Amino acid sequence: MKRLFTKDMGGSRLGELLVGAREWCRDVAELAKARLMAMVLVTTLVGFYVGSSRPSEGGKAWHLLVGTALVAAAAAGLNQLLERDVDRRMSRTCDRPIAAGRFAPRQACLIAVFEGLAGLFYLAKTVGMGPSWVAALTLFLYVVLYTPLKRKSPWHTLIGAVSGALPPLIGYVAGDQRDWAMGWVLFGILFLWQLPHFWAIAWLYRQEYGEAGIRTFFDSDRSGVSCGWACLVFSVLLWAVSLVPWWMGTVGGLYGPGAVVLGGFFVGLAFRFLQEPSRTHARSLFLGSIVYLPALLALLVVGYRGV
Ligand code: HEM
Ligand SMILES: CC(C)=CCC/C(C)=C/CC/C(C)=C/COP(=O)(O)OP(=O)(O)O
Repeated sequence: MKRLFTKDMGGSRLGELLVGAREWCRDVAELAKARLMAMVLVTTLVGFYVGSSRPSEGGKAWHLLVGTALVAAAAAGLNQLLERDVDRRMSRTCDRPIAAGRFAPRQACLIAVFEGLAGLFYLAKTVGMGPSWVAALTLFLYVVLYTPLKRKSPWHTLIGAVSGALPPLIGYVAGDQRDWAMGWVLFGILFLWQLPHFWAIAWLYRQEYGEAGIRTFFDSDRSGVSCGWACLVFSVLLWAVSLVPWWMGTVGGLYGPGAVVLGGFFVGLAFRFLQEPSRTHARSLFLGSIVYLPALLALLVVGYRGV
């Protein structure tokens, strides 16, 4: 089966078509930043779950996922369109479809605008005006403010973190909004989580970012100590906020002990990075962030008692 999809098909027309189709699908997924989107959709669903008394009713969750996925794909596509020259200058991003010239800017722009409008209308029609407005705000913050600001000010990260923390609220307002405190706790968790998540990468790629013209607070932090402190402070804050639902009694079960352990693990990674700011420790902090978030959200969903 695998051989069907290889390039050495010896001139078979079908083989060429299959290889082309597979590469096109890979580019479409990359244009939509599929892995990032998957996590964004998880956070949206969790927001919906805590904000809705009947989350499984009427297929609303599916409509929410489809609409949000379309808007998130539009956000990723427009971001890559606006950053194609920057993406071309970094090894991490130079093979992205627009930067590498496999998608014409005009074609990518049409696809992204279509996805954005379709997603916002779809959300408005099937889920409600509230989620559609919050999704529009997320798109606006990401594309119109965050993306251009990356080349102008290191504060871009905070704007990006607001837009990255809004998807749980898209989900939350799609429900009957029964638990505002939990909606904001989710926003807080997402906001705080993104800072060590990104700053670990920003330090790791600081030279590439600098050469590409992207500003971060740690451009000239060769020692890594400032970045280490910033990651430690925000991971401790994240730890504290993650315990609020347990303290409020909204989430029970294994959530409390689990959040203590997971938070301790994440703070431990930040502390190790501060003690010895190496590439290995920065990478572990980033990878730890990717493990921490879904694990915490899974515990939260399982232990959620509602109000
Ligand atoms: C200020 C906000 C954020 C910034 C600047 C940021 C930046 C980045 C960067 C640069 C990478 C690539 C790392 C690499 O290539 O080694 C990455 C990976 C990732 N991010 Fe974020 N991120 C942010 C927010 C988020 C949010 C809100 C989510 C989802 C809830 C998320 C989920 C992920 C995931 C799953 C990956 C790994 C998959 C991949 O490499 O595509 N990030 N992030
Ligand atoms: C519904 C909707 C619009 C969802 C999208 C949610 C959202 C804005 C998530 C992204 C968060 C973020 C700032 C990622 C970094 O992008 P980057 O451009 O800095 O990453 P890069 O360096 O890999 O390009």
